[in-house]
Amino acid sequence: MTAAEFEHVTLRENGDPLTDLTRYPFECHPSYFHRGLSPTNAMFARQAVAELLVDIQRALAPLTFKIWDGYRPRRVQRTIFDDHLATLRTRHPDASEDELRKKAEVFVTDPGSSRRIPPHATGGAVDLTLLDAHGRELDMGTPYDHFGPESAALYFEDNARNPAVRNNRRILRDAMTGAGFRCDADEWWHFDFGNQIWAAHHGAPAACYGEIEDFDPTIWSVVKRSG
Ligand SMILES: C[C@@H](N)C(=O)N[C@H](C)C(=O)O
Ligand SMILES: [Zn+2]
Repeated sequence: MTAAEFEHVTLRENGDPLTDLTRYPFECHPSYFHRGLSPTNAMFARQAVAELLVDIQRALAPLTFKIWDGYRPRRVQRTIFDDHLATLRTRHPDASEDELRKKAEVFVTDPGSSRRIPPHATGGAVDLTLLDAHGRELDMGTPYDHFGPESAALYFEDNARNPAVRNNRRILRDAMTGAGFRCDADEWWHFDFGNQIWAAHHGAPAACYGEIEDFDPTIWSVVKRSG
């Protein structure tokens, strides 16, 4: 999300609740839990987001969604940012801390700013791909969270060496943006709905999803197991 400005956008929270994505007909693969960067494998998103995904998936049948991440509390955003920063520090030992933070922000929102709400902390952002009828991921040209130029949403439009990848990305992007999502320019897998970056992109007068701070999916999954 290189240089995107969105913190100025007015917020009118509409109270749409978070909903458990594992109760929907998607394949949920909580990537940050599996990589040890999140304490929980719970996966949530705003209800309207989940319902839109159901509609999109129905229209794309037999393709289905594989979801890697949805609601992400700011503390998990911090863990991911710090992890990425540490990788960059090793890769660029001569870079200043300022340069490293700028590099890191191309792919991971810096959670340190109190003015900027990380898009995933609103429950209005999802990271996902498409599976074919046999449950195999469509070839999107890079793995999830490949932090390089090839992950740019339009990379294979401009570099048409691989028309199959270009078409697969088109299918995902067109379906998501057709339903109102914003597609991230740097990350083919990241889509926003209802939050400030989405409102800035669409020129909407306000965003309807603000930060959700007091939701602890760790506690929630304990309740779910015993309930
Ligand atoms: C880290 C990556 N999966 C992601 O979600 N990036 C967005 C832009 C973010 O961190 O807000
Ligand atoms: Zn994302």
